[in-house]
Amino acid sequence: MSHYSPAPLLTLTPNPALDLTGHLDLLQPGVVNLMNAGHLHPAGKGINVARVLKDLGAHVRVGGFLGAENQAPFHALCQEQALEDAFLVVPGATRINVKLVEQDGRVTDLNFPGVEVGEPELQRFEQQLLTLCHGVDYVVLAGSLPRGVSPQRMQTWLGALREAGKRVLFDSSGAALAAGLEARPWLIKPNEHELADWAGEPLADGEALMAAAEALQARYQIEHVVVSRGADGVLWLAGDTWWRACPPRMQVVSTVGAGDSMVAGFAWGLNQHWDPEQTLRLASAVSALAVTQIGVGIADHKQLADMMASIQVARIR
Ligand SMILES: Nc1ncnc2c1ncn2[C@@H]1O[C@H](COP(=O)(O)OP(=O)(O)O)[C@@H](O)[C@H]1O
Ligand SMILES: O=P(O)(O)OC[C@H]1O[C@](O)(COP(=O)(O)O)[C@@H](O)[C@@H]1O
Repeated sequence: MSHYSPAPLLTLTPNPALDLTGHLDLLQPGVVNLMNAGHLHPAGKGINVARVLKDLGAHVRVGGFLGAENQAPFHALCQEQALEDAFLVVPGATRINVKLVEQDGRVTDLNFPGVEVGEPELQRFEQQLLTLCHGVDYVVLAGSLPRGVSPQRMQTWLGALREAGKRVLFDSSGAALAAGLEARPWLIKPNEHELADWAGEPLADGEALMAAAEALQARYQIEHVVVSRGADGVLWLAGDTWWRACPPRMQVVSTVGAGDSMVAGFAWGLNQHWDPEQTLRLASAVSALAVTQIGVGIADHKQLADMMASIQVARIR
């Protein structure tokens, strides 16, 4: 695999999180649940994407908002992983998101609202935005929005990035996704539930997902629509071509971070000008490996190469 990186990448995480992952046999609401093990680490969508990109060999700049009260682990992560740290610090504490993983691999997410970002910090972020993308072709903007950042405000960031000629990979949900679409990001990665939310109806099978993705693409003229389907793999509408990838059956430890790993794989392959098949193999392989661990990152490049070879990829239309 080539480690040549033509341009640095920027990931933006408006609403980072410390992920507190707890393992237990069976989650029972309304009673005391005893956890078998726990793990706390800095995370959030763009940060997870950045970690994977770094492991793939990229130069990565990371931005977004961190709460002053518990910022240390995020800066330490940037230092350890050699991520270029461009976070803005705001008053308050970054949220802790709780991930409860049961024996059978089911995950219950308790995602909290996050810090409150004031107008002065928002303006500072906006003033820095274009400087942050200096030399960058691909920008990842991912995750939910903290209080104080409206979907419309975030839409203006996407618009500014587009105007500046950046290709934005945008991964969000709900109102932020709906607003972001209007600014025509270059690639979006809804999972099947997020796509069904957008469509306003259940999407029962691959055909229904593909029809919804095509409707979305036609309405907003978005180049790439990546629909992730958990253990069932991924469907990718690249321009007017459909690709599908299926991972092998994995031993799941935690599915948290699978989507972010997939976005990282796409960002890397596209930034490296890889062909679509190789890009999809990589994105599927890093995300399949992500479910075998807590958190994200590539522990073993040989294992990644083996996994890439075992992904079934087909151009289906
Ligand atoms: N159990 C699994 N086995 C193998 N790959 C998986 C599994 N769960 C997720 N993945 C991979 O991770 C990708 C993203 O997962 P998904 O759950 O769809 O996204 P998100 O985390 O954004 O909800 C999937 O398209 C698939 O390639
Ligand atoms: O910003 P959001 O949408 O609240 O999501 C944040 C959560 O998503 C994660 O980035 C994981 O996302 P994926 O499982 O989709 O890859 C966690 O690390 C974090 O707690």
